Amino acid sequence: MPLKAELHCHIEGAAAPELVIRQAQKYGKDTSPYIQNGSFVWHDFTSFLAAYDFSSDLFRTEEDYARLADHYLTSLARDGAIYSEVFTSPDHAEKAGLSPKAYTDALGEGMLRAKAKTGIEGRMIVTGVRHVGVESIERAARFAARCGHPLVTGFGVAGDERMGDMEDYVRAFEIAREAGLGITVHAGELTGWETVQAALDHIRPSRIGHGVRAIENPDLVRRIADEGVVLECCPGSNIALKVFDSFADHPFPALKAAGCKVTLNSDDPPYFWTSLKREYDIAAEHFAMSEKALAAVTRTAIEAAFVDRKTKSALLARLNAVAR
Ligand SMILES: Nc1ncnc2[nH]cnc12
Ligand SMILES: [Zn+2]
Repeated sequence: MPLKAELHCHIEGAAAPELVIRQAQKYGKDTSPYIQNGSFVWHDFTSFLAAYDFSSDLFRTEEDYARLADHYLTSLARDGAIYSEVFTSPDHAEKAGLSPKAYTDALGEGMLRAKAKTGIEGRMIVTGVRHVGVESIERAARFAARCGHPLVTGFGVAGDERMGDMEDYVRAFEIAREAGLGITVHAGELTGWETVQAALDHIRPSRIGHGVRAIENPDLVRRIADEGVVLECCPGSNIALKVFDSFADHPFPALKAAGCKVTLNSDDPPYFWTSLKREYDIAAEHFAMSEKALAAVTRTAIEAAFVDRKTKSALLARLNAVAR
C-alpha cells in the first residue's frame, strides 16, 4: 500500500453517515431527509451543501469535534496516510454555538489523539466560506492570524464559487499571508478557468483547491506549471458533482503531463462515496499511475504541505524509506 498524504479535506465533510446518525440521536434530530440507507442524499452542489450544513450542525461541543478529528485522522492513518491537512470552518462552529477558539482547540485535541495512536501528523487550514460572505471570510482570516494554535498553519476560502469575486478576498488573504500562514483557495471546480486565473492574479496562492478547470485554457495550464502552483485534485468529488462526466474525461493525467504539480485528495469523502485510499485506487485504475508515480504524488503533497521544515523533512524521510 503506497504511503499517502492529504492536503484537501473539509473536516465537517469527513463525518461518516454512521457518526452523523449518532450525533443526530444525541441532539434529537431526524436524519432521514439527508441520509438514506447509510448514504448521504443530495443531487447537486446546492443540495450537497444543505446535507453538509445539516450534518455540521450536529457537531456542537468540544468533545463532538475532538471525536470527529480523531475518527477521521485515525481512519486516514489506517489507509496508509502519514500526513493530513483539514479545512476548518469557524462559521460552522459559531452556528453550532462554539467559539472559533474552542472549536479549533477541540479539533487540535482530536488530531493529537489520532497522532498518539497512529503517528499521523495533522495540521489545520482555517477557511472562510464564499456563500456566507466577505465579512465572515475576513473574520476567519483575522482569527487564523491571531489564534496562535500550533497546528493552524494555513488559510483558505471554500464554498460556492458561483458567488463573489476573487478580488473581494484580497484583504483576507493579505491578513493571513502577513501572519505567515500558507495560502490555498478553491477555484476552477464549479466555475471555469477564469476563476483559476483570477486566483493567481489576485491571491497568489501556492496551492489551488481543485483548479482542474484550468484545463480549458492551455496558456493557463502552462502558467500553473511554470509557477509551480500545486493543484489539490479531488477526482472522486469532481465526478460525484458532475464537474466531468467520467474518470476518462478527468484532466488529472493531462495536467500532470503538462508539468503541473498534482496531488490526490478526498474533499468530503462520505458525501462523494470516496476516501483518500479510493482516490489513490482511482488514479491507479483510471489514470494508469504506477506505485512509483503514486509515491511521487505523495511526495508532491508533502513538499507543498503547510508544515514546518523539520516535520516536512521527517515526513519525506518516512516516505523515502519505503518509496524509491
Ligand atoms: N467541494 C467543495 N467545494 C467548495 N466548497 C466546499 N465546502 C465543502 N466542500 C466543498
Ligand atoms: Zn474542497
